[in-house]
Formats: sequence, C-alpha cells, structure tokens
Amino acid sequence: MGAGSWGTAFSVVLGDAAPSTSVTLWGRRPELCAAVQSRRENPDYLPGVRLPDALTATSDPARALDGAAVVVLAVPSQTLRAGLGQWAPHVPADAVLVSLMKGLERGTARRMSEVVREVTGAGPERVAVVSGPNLAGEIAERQPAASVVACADAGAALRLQALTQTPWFRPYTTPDVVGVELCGVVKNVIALACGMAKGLGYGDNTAASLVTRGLAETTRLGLAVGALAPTFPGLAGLGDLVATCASPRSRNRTFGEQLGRGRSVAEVAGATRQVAEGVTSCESVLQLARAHGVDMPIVEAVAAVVRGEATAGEATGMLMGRAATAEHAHD
Ligand SMILES: NC(=O)c1ccc[n+]([C@@H]2O[C@H](COP(=O)([O-])OP(=O)(O)OC[C@H]3O[C@@H](n4cnc5c(N)ncnc54)[C@H](O)[C@@H]3O)[C@@H](O)[C@H]2O)c1
Ligand SMILES: O=P(O)(O)OC[C@H](O)CO
Repeated sequence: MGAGSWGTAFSVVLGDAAPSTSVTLWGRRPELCAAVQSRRENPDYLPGVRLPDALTATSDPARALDGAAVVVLAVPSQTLRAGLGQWAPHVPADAVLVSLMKGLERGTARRMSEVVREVTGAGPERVAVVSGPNLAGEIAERQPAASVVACADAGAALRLQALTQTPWFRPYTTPDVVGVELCGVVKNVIALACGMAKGLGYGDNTAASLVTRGLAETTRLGLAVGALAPTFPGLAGLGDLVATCASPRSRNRTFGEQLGRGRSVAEVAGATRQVAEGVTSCESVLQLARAHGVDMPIVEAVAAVVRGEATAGEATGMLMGRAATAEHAHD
C-alpha cells in the first residue's frame, strides 16, 4: 500500500524473493498505476527501474487487499491512520501487516506499528516492521543490502524473512519491534543534522561526531521505552544511521543540506514531492524523550531549526556550547 519510492522498490524485493507469489502495488493515482502496469516502470518515483513482469498495480484498495496474506504499508507516516482506517474493512482477518515507515505520528508520538494495531485491532503476532540501511533507489537497482524483520511472533518473522530474501536482499529477524522502529525514526532526524553540517560546509569529522552522538541519544531513548540493547549497533540502528547520514540519495540528509545553506523548511518542502520524515517526526521524538526524561540534544537542535527558531549555524553553537561531560555520562 503506497506506490512511492519505497513501496515500489519493496515490490521488487517481494517479486524477486517469491516469483510464484502474486504481488499487487496500490497507489493513489490511477494514471501512475496504469504506467506501472503498462510500462513496468514507476516514472514518478523510480524512473528507469524495470519492475517485475508479474507485478500488478491498482488504485482500488479493495482489489489490492483482496485475499492478501501480507499487507505491506509504505505511505508517509502522517497519512497512515486516515488511509488505514479506510482500508481496514478490506484487510483479511488473518493477514500480517508490515510497516516499512520511519516516522512517529504527530500529536500522539505513536510508532507506526502502534497506529496499525489501534486502527485494525490486530494483535502483536500480526504486526511486523521491516527496517535497515535500505535506500529505495539502491534496493530497486538490486544492489546487495541487509535489513531486519521485526515481529513479536518468531514464526511470522521467519515467514516474512522467507518472503523477502533474495540473492541481493538479506533480511535478519528480531523480536525487537520497538527498537527497530525507533531507530528508523530517529536516524532521519540525525540525517537532517548531518545534512545541515554538510550545507554549512563541514566535513567528515562533524558528520562522524553527529552519527556517534546521535546513536548515543537514540540508544538512551530506546532503552527508556523498552527496546533491546543489541538493536542499536545493528542494521536498523547503526547500519541505517550510517547509510542515511552518508548518502546524497537520502531525502532527509538532502533536506538538511538545504536548511544548512540557509533555505527555510517551507522553501525546501515546496521544492520536493518526496517525504522527509525527520522534519515531521522531530517534535514527536522530543515529546517521547521528555515523557521518559531522556536528554536528546541533537534532536532538540534540529527541532529548533525546523521550527524556525534557530539557523543551522546557531544550532551548531547550541550543541558545541553545551557543558563539558563524560562520553558515557548517561550509561
Ligand atoms: N525511500 C526510501 O529509501 C525509504 C526506505 C525505507 C523506508 N522508507 C519509509 O517509507 C515510507 C514511505 O516513503 P517513500 O520513500 O515511499 O515516500 P515517497 O515520498 O517516495 O512516496 C510517498 C508515497 O505516498 C503517497 N502519498 C502521499 N500522501 C498520501 C496519502 N495521504 N495517502 C496515501 N498515499 C499518499 C505519494 O503519492 C507517494 O506515492 C516513509 O515512512 C519512509 O521513511 C523510505
Ligand atoms: O531517503 P531517506 O532519508 O528517507 O532515507 C531512506 C531510508 O530510510 C534509508 O534506509
């Protein structure tokens, strides 16, 4: 459900992993679905990438969901609750729901798996998350990458692993839904910070410092909300943080770079049709952090820039001007 970059790229994973399984891609716009169907290409989100011949595309959610054993959700996080509310009557009662999304709901600070469970009433054994260092363009080009399938139910995680394993896409399993999801959310905010540093003209030392301290604050928040410690140096944690913070293909890093060059959030957002989840999620991450008494200075600094209360240069000053402390002061 969602024919943007990642929904489309993930349909390539599913098509390659299980060629005998029928895969249907739902998109909002009939003309885009018709292009996918006839040209085997998504011209708006993955131009030039050949999609599997067996892939069906439709703008009719009832048709997309009819008889589905697995429902993969890949829409912008802030639209999930409304969209899923409309689709829920068509979701088969035993289908596993998989979130590919990396945002928190604005206002509630809910993770996407929590929204899925609230809207559909599905139990934890039917809700999974797939996350990792998976830039959609590289995945669609079938470049080798690893990922994580998180589900409270080990059997469901293993079934999803089998449905997504290809010679170039290697999913690992974990029961840590909370940790995998939070890592995917916070890395987008840290990537905004790395982009701002790049836009300000700073180099690799600055980026590495942000990645490392960003992982430290992600870990603090994650442990406070019940995540498992090994998730943070894993693929969904460090792996995705490195990929997103280093890649010029990351929308969040690119968005941050434009902010670092002095553009406003409205200017940058107006120039792209693609979602940069960190922009909408940074405030919700702070909301969650405050509720759990967790200090997240990089997220605070990014949120100040997104709100228009500080420039990227001033945010740098906020971070570098903090009181001196021990590296593992919070451990
Ligand atoms: N692109 C990636 O590399 C990547 C990788 C991993 C995870 N993700 C996550 O996947 C999710 C989707 O991202 P994406 O990259 O596919 O985004 P995208 O910007 O490429 O596409 C978003 C899609 O959602 C559609 N959309 C917009 N508003 C909608 C609405 N109200 N209802 C339904 N559909 C709507 C758009 O038309 C588009 O098809 C995000 O949470 C993102 O963080 C993306
Ligand atoms: O392009 P971004 O910044 O949304 O990042 C994409 C993926 O989440 C990378 O794993």
